[in-house]
Amino acid sequence: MLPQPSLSLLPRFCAFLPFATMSSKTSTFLLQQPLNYRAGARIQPVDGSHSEEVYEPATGRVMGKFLFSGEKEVDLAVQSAKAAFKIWSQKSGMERSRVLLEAARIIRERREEIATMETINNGKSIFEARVDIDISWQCLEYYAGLAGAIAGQHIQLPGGSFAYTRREALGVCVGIGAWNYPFQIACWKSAPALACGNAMIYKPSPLTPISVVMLAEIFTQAGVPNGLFNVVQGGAATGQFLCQHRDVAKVSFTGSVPTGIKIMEMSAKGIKPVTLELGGKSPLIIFSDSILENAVNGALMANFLTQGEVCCNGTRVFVQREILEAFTEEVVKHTQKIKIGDPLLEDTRMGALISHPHLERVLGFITQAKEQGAKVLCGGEPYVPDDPKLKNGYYMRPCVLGDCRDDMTCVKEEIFGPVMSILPFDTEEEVLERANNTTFGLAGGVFTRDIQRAHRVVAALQAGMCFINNYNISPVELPFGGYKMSGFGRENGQAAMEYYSQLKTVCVEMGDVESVF
Ligand SMILES: NC(=O)C1=CN([C@@H]2O[C@H](COP(=O)(O)OP(=O)(O)OC[C@H]3O[C@@H](n4cnc5c(N)ncnc54)[C@H](O)[C@@H]3O)[C@@H](O)[C@H]2O)C=CC1
Ligand SMILES: C[N+](C)(C)CCCC(=O)O
Repeated sequence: MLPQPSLSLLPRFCAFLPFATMSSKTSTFLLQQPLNYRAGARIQPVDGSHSEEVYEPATGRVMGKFLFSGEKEVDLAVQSAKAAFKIWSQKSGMERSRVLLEAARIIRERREEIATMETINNGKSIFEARVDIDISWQCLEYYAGLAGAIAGQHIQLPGGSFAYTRREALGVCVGIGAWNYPFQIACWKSAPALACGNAMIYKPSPLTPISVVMLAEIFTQAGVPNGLFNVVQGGAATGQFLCQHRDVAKVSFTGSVPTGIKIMEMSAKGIKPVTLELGGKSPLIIFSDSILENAVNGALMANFLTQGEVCCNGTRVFVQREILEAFTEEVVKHTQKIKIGDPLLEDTRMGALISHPHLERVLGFITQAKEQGAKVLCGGEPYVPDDPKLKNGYYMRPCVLGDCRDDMTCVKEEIFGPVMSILPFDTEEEVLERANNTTFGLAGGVFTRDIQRAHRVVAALQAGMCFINNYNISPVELPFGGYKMSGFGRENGQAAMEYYSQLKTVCVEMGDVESVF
């Protein structure tokens, strides 16, 4: 058993201590600081249901324990956010912009340290974690730019009277995140929320509780009022206390469809607006006139980032029959070459999955696929790296499945792991029908050199985020979100500003009041 940090001995205030000081090597990090953040400082929650362990996916090692916050702690976080909201919402957009720009600058400065922590807690490669952190500071910069542009309308009425509209903040918003992009999801939610003048309480996934507290420290250092961005740790029960709190104005959730349904039900009781970023089973359609190399690279990007644990992945790869063989051969060749292993090494391109149960679940999908008649063309089994310290990590070889049919479980359900299913098709009409035959609608992609077909196909796809001749790139300027059961509301782009603000109309009389009575 590893030595556990004693929670009671931890200092109440230890902001700005560099996190990954001990070393940025796998198997060395120990959790030593509290992970709740309230009123500008790391704190131990005042109450909690129980403690849970935090694992390092690369080694299977326990890095420490933390307490799941209870109702009292949630209420204290809401009260502190309410107080900060009073100050922050009165600032001009330009004042908020300057603070967000400073936060973006600090993230850039601490990029390596944050990316390292993300890799240690999530298991993704350091190469990818750096990209995630870059997208995160870009998100803050983008919304800093929009903060000063928030404005209303002026509307003339008869007799010199007029009206104007004000775009106002909502109040205390709750963000609840998944474990696949811990820091980035927190930025995608907090940047537009804070730009619009809101306060936010963020609850990360209990599997990845660490990096978001660094974001909280950075916001404080950048100059947000204490309490404007608080972090509460926990699982479903803590999330419920947040969603049900009467002083919470909005909930923005990233996670699975079943939890999304519960969030919406809870929010309905308080008529709270929600943004839901849920799962997917997105189609990637490859026509025979595509540039093969680009299509193959697109399919790899659509399936294997973050060990395949990406909601918008294009996991149903429809390939036009004429090029099925050539495409399959190339995609398998490239998949077999993916370097798996210690996620903190520079040349690793696939690290460890998030947890042992999740790895088992993903492998279970592959077993089931074989039983249902799919052929494993490569990978699909656990991978044990040579390095002895990694032998209990949650690794697997990325998998390509051939001979797939639309009715197989691996083609219908979200696997959330490195598993690509290849499905042949003949005509555009047929593939569109099959591509849309799902309850999900997060993303979709098409590879073709026929410009008209490309636009016709994306227009017909029932999905919120579509790619032509690429996949899974994520500039923050682009609105992102789902159709159908993949959710609603949008993150990123100008669109997100509407989901974190409300419109007030002010009607102004310039003459005398003519009463009808
Ligand atoms: N559309 C998107 O942007 C993304 C969607 N996802 C989806 O998330 C799933 C994987 O993430 P998980 O963390 O396993 O999902 P999850 O739905 O189990 O948990 C997500 C978050 O909700 C919290 N939670 C769980 N039950 C709750 C409840 N009753 N009330 C309030 N909060 C609750 C969890 O603690 C966690 O923070 C996949 O299905 C994936 O598709 C993941 C990343 C991005
Ligand atoms: C960054 N990107 C586009 C690869 C994935 C973002 C959505 C998610 O959180 O899964």
